[in-house]
Amino acid sequence: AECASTTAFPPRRIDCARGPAPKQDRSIRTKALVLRAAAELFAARGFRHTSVNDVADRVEMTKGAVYFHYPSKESLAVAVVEQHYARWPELLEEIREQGLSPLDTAAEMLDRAAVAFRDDVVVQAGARLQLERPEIDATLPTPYVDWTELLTGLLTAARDEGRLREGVDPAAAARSLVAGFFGMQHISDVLEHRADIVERWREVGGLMFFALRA
Ligand SMILES: CCC[C@@H]1OCC(CO)=C1C(=O)O
Repeated sequence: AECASTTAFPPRRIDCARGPAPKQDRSIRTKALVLRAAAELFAARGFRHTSVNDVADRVEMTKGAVYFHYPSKESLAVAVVEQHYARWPELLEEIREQGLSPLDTAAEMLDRAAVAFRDDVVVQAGARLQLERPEIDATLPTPYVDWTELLTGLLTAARDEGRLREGVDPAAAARSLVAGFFGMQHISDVLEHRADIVERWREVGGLMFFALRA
């Protein structure tokens, strides 16, 4: 079947069966490589001490080639932070397949997030860029609100099925979990480059969920 290409302009007719034309495929792969290199540099050195030249050197491309995909260092930062947040709905989908209770889903989400903060450079870079927001002249996603909303929904469902401790307000509990996790991952990062984050979360999250369970 014929179909319009999704990213070329003007739209080129391509055969869907063959999938995106190799050129488009290459462009998507290159864009992903550039973003990963930027995440590695932002995570290691931060926004201020990373240049587009550094990113270009890391992927052995010219600065112009990088600018073709990302017009500025700020647009790289926005893309990295957006990809940081894109991880969580993906994770939730994965966990939902386990059919856990809402409260256990919340606990599993945060346990897996701790692992992601330890192992995933895009997650690490997004967290660092959010701390450096005042230095970045771009509109970054508002931090913390997505997690707060996600956990409020799960804790409300837990309350409705009688699994949340009597008297606990789901929204307040969600804000407390976000504060607890954020502080915990920051302390782990500063003291141990997050090497001990899973153990630290087991401590902090363990106490919080002990307090939350009916
Ligand atoms: C789950 C706690 C919140 C989470 O921790 C680091 C960070 C980066 O800003 C977060 C966020 O913005 O959601």
